[in-house]
Amino acid sequence: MDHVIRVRGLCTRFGDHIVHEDLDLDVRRGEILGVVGGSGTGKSVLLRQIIGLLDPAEGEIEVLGEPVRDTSPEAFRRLRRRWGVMFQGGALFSSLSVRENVEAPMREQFDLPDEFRETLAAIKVRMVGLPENAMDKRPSELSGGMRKRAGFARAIALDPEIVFLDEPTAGLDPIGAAALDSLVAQLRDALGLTVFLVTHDLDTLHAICDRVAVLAERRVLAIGTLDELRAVDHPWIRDYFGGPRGRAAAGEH
Ligand SMILES: Nc1ncnc2c1ncn2[C@@H]1O[C@H](COP(=O)(O)OP(=O)(O)OP(=O)(O)O)[C@@H](O)[C@H]1O
Repeated sequence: MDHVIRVRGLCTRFGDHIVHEDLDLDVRRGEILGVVGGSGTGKSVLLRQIIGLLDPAEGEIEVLGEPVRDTSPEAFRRLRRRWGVMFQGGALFSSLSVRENVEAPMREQFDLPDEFRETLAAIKVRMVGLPENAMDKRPSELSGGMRKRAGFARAIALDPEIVFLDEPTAGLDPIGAAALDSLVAQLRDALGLTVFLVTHDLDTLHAICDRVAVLAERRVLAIGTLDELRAVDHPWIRDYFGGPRGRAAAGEH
């Protein structure tokens, strides 16, 4: 099995607050992995550790076969080009237009002629389904759904192999959320992406996730398809998937 993310023995502490303890995780190439768990179980922290923004107390993290920790700045820079990230809320630069936001990672990583960079940015913006006239708008002039799409366009700016999404559908109405889910699935299929997706959205899990990892008890308590998880006898997992919302998302009544 080809794993693009491999985490072993991860321990995370903030003072005497232990968030992760001996956490292991494997993410398969090409899958959309949903990462769920109660509030404060360390989903966002795990994401930040995998992309090297936060150093865990202990553990090994490999992305695309390369270590994320204890590596040279140059090797890390090369590795970082191979993933894209969409933080909660899109996290766009508010003073820049959509075009400039999408161009930002290109400017940072490559020395491209302006015209070439503009063409590439226009392609990315079109790929995420934003209209042409959104290009020169600032994030504050866009709807929540459009901002997320712009954030997605920036995440795929450098043709990444992996995309990390932190609660992409949070704050969207159900129609906008479903449209964003379809976009994630379409782009995964078209670009062969692997998607690491932190979410609370049960509909997203059902609509697009190949597997789901459940964070509980300071580790990945269970990982598998939704059918596999429904068979796990653990109180949080039972309540989450078998509660009214979980059953509704599964199309049961
Ligand atoms: N920089 C930090 N310093 C101290 N504690 C932190 C820091 N970052 C996160 N934490 C703590 O780590 C825990 C996990 O945080 P994290 O944001 O990863 O949770 P989460 O699972 O993503 O939660 P939610 O679903 O509510 O977004 C929380 O208790 C949080 O307060």
